[in-house]
Parts: sequence; structure tokens; C-alpha cells
Amino acid sequence: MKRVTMIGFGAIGAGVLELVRGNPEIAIDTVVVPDPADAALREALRRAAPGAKLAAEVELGAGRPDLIVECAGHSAIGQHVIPALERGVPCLVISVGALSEDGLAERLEEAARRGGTQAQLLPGAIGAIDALAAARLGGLEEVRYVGRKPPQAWKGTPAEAELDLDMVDEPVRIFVGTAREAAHRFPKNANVAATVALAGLGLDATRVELWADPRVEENQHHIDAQGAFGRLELTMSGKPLRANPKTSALTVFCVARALTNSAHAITI
Ligand SMILES: NC(=O)C1=CN([C@@H]2O[C@H](COP(=O)(O)OP(=O)(O)OC[C@H]3O[C@@H](n4cnc5c(N)ncnc54)[C@H](OP(=O)(O)O)[C@@H]3O)[C@@H](O)[C@H]2O)C=CC1
Ligand SMILES: O=C([O-])CC(=O)C(=O)O
Repeated sequence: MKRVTMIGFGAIGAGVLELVRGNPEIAIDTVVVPDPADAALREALRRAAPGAKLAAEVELGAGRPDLIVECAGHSAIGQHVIPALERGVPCLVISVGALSEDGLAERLEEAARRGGTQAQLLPGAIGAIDALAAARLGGLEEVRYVGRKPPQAWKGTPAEAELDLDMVDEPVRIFVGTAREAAHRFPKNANVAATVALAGLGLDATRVELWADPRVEENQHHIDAQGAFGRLELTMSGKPLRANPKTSALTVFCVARALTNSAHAITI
């Protein structure tokens, strides 16, 4: 059985706990949150994972976990993931956009090397990352990513400073630029842009557009890539999570799949 520490207990974390509950191969025994004394969180965790405890930090001493799964947000990478990798604990990472911060990708890699372990960047809400990463080996000419979400999903982002999201009745392009800038400016909405970039042409050579679109009810992701392999065009419409409409439900399934795969002899 794998002893797992989960970082973050929000929409993704709660969804993952529900999916792996009762799995005999995965024991999530600690959930790391900023305020482990929060009584409501304690009660929610008691119901979601009766054997698990809340903590402010990952245990990195003798009782360190076999695996860490990050479902918290960009700040968790420097705070928890890098120290865990240095101590040899493998990590599954969902907040891939954090790697848009200058030098963070290098620090992550160096920490994993020092610890003799690996950080696995998860595809989250998007598919075809395996195809794109394979296509890169043959040479890619162009990769473009367009993300569209309903206006409400852009609340709490810099888009709010430029438009009244409650009044948007036509699609509005709220960002055009590199994947690095998108991930940096929209840390809760452009992790997919960073993932597409890291699999393909890199954070600075991948063009990104982000739209607040009242015509969509789902979180739409579109990739257009071409190169020596041929052409890839993918559109995904992800149902948003009720607990957090910025986040697509597929992200939860992706994390749960990676967790259960980590305990299986054959994986797909
Ligand atoms: N790759 C992908 O496709 C996707 C990636 N994401 C990433 O996943 C993150 C989580 O998404 P979601 O669950 O919907 O977000 P929520 O806001 O619902 O939950 C985030 C949880 O993480 C906790 N948290 C935040 N920062 C830290 C930290 N430094 N250490 C420990 N816990 C922390 C929060 O605690 P508190 O509430 O106390 O702040 C909360 O429990 C997003 O911020 C985004 O970066 C999201 C969607 C798709
Ligand atoms: O869940 C999604 O649809 C994608 C998302 O938020 C992100 O890329 O950060």
C-alpha cells in the first residue's frame, strides 16, 4: 500500500479523496493545508478520509510518505514540492503553471536530481499531452493554445480590472501572448497553457489566447500543433466542478488516475 500525502483540500483535493476512498492500494494519510486548525476542514476531512489528518507541512523525516500529490496552487511548489523532492519523495504536480516563474523549473529539476526521484507534471484538464510530447522529438513548427471559459470563471483574475464579467454578452479576448505570461497572470486558469507549452515548444514560443465567452457553458481547451509528425487539432469541453468553476472535472479524474497508476503493475 502507498502512503500518500495530498497537498491542498479544495475542489480537486476533495474530488480525488472521494474517488480513491476505499482503494486498498492507496492510503492518503495526511492532507496539507494552510490552516490545519480550521474546524470545518477537519470535519470535512473526517467524512472524506476518516483515517487522514490535516497538517501544515509535509512530514519529511523518518515518517515521510511514499508519494506526494499536489492539488493546491502555484505557491505549493516552492513551499512543499521542492523540499519533498530533495528528500527523495516523488511528487505528482497539477499546478504546472507555477513553472512559468523564472528559475522554478530549474529548481524543481535540481531538487528531484538531488533526491534521486521524479516530479511528474500531470496533464490535468487537457488530453493529447503524450502525443504532443512525442511529436516534439520529431520537431514542432507551431503550437497554439486557446482557452475559453464562461465569464464567471474569470472572477478573481486580472480580467476583472478590464471588464464587468457579469455584463459580458459577447466573447471577449482577455489575453494574447506567451504561455509563460498567461500562466503567470492567470495562475488558476492557465495551467493547461503551461502544460501544452512544456510538452511542446516551450513557455516562450507557445502562443496563447484566453477568452471570457458567454456562449460556452464548459471550460473549452483547443490545441493546434504542427510539425514533422503531421498535425494535431484537439478541442476539449470540460464540465466545470461545482465547487470551483475555474477547474474542469477531468482534472480530478486525471489526478486520481495518476495516483492509482502509481500503485499498479501495468498502467494505461
Ligand atoms: N493542470 C490543470 O489542468 C489544472 C490545474 N489547476 C491547479 O490546481 C489548483 C487547485 O485547484 P482547485 O482545487 O480547484 O482550487 P481550490 O481553490 O478549490 O483549492 C485549493 C486548495 O489548496 C489549498 N492551498 C493553497 N495554497 C496552498 C499551499 N501553499 N499549501 C497547502 N495548501 C494550499 C487551499 O487552502 P485555502 O483554501 O486555505 O487557501 C485549498 O484547500 C489551482 O490553483 C490550479 O493552480 C486547476 C485546474 C486545472
Ligand atoms: O480546469 C481547467 O479547465 C483548466 C484550468 O483551470 C487551468 O488551465 O488552470
